[in-house]
Amino acid sequence: MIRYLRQVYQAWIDYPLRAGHRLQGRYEIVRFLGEGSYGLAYLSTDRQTGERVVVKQSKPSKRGLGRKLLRREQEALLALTHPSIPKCRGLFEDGKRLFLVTDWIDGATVEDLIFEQQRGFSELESLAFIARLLPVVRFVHERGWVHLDLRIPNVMVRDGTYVLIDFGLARRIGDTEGLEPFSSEEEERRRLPDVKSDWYAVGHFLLFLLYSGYEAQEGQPPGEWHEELSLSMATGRLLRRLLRLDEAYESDAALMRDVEAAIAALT
Ligand SMILES: Nc1ncnc2c1ncn2[C@@H]1O[C@H](COP(=O)(O)OP(=O)(O)OP(=O)(O)O)[C@@H](O)[C@H]1O
Repeated sequence: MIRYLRQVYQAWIDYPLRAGHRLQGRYEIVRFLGEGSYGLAYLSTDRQTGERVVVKQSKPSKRGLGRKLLRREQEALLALTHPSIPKCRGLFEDGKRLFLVTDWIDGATVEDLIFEQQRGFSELESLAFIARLLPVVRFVHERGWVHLDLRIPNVMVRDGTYVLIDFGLARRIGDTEGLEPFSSEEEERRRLPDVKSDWYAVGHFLLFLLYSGYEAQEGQPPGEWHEELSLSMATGRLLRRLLRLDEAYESDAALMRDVEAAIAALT
């Protein structure tokens, strides 16, 4: 009963703000974009400039942790000025709530492209996508940060350019402050604040792209990716290293070399 009441209470306090609500007398909510584990995101109009922006609110039910992550996201975005990363436009309190304002990316996530628009990427297109995404990831790493949530809902395509969003879990490389012990090896591979975690995520990202162009034969039993996808040797090798089935990459240069070799093998 207590658990049920807690859930009802959380849903109530985390209920999204309505369209038309104005924050700080400046940001007018156009629509609720969605919620993550720790925050709520709204498409809003900045009444001072007339521009569309995204306003992210830490979930009230997540209390201090939600606020801490939003502040960290701001810190990451301020350190990462890049055309393929939304700019931070400010952080403010309204009532007892904390809000982060960023650029709005008027585009589609890779998740939308694959699952809603049914876009299928060939092997070559998948590799070309990764080749363009990796320099943005390298930039994040060179500035001393790791994204730690490189997934298809967090990469957007806008006018043919790729934009990396949602730095809500980003950390400085090596910053383990407040990290709970990992519950599995898989979680450690994804969440350890090390550049290798982002490369591991890139491996899964590449798998999603490759599977978007895959159609199982009728009656075919489900298998492993290397059984189902017919890939060139070079792409298979790249994937095995990204997914740490073979020796993990030690440098961005070695990874990029293998992506280029896999592209060259197909062209
Ligand atoms: N800068 C942005 N421009 C356009 N859409 C955005 C932007 N930031 C977030 N969104 C969209 O808002 C929604 C909510 O995003 P948010 O980052 O809060 O959570 P999430 O990615 O769904 O989950 P989590 O934070 O748990 O990974 C998503 O659909 C996301 O695509």
